[in-house]
Amino acid sequence: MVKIKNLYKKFGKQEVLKGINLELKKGKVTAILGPNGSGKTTLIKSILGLVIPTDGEIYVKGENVRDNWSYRKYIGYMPQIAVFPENLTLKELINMLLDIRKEGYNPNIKDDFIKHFKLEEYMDKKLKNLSGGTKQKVSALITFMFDPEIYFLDEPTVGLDPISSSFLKDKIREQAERDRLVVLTSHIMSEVEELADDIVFLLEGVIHVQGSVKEIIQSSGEKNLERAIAKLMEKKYNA
Ligand SMILES: Nc1ncnc2c1ncn2[C@@H]1O[C@H](COP(=O)(O)OP(=O)(O)OP(=O)(O)O)[C@@H](O)[C@H]1O
Repeated sequence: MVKIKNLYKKFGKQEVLKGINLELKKGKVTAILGPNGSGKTTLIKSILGLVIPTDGEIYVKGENVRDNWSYRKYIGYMPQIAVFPENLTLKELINMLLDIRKEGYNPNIKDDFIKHFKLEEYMDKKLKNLSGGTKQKVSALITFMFDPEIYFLDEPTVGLDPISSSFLKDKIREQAERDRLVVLTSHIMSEVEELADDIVFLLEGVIHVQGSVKEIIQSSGEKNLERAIAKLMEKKYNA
């Protein structure tokens, strides 16, 4: 579904991605992990075309994304911090997006998210006046309601209360069962253990470890993913 070949990204003199080769398959949740600043968001943004790679190729559904915008219709992206046109109401935002993007719109999914996130009461409120958690719910709503084939979710549950977080996690898992491709980042290892099939662990711009959650825990000899990943990080920093 997504193939990355020898991807490099430099910001000025800083090399953030140093030769990433990666294939992301549908029907799975893949978590991209790594310490702060290891390049997770840069990798995701490169696939989305929001960051232009210094070198390398990215293919989405077999098409090279270079100078090609059409592949974006397959993708839903939930950024780490969503920025909305702040003077619009939630209702206006939804209508504006429906004007811009028709592909995949599923009113049942929209209604389901509005109901479970209790967003009805915010429909006539300006986006700038919403709380951080409510903005996060809006961000999830407008990602999922277009029923994309490929999801990129950058720390999707940050700021959500337990009920909303559980609902969103169920929806994320559901997408993999529906043969969608889901890529997420998170610093909450218990959540990754619950959600992800596969892990890609970035360190200093390269893929340091890759495998299923089970394989990574087993090979570390630790009892859970948090300890396994902590061990990987400690090993590297103490080397
Ligand atoms: N537009 C940019 N211009 C300059 N440097 C950037 C830019 N975007 C990212 N960087 C740098 O690239 C490095 C990787 O950042 P990135 O946001 O990809 O990390 P991350 O792994 O997602 O981190 P976190 O876990 O903190 O979200 C950081 O050192 C960051 O400062």
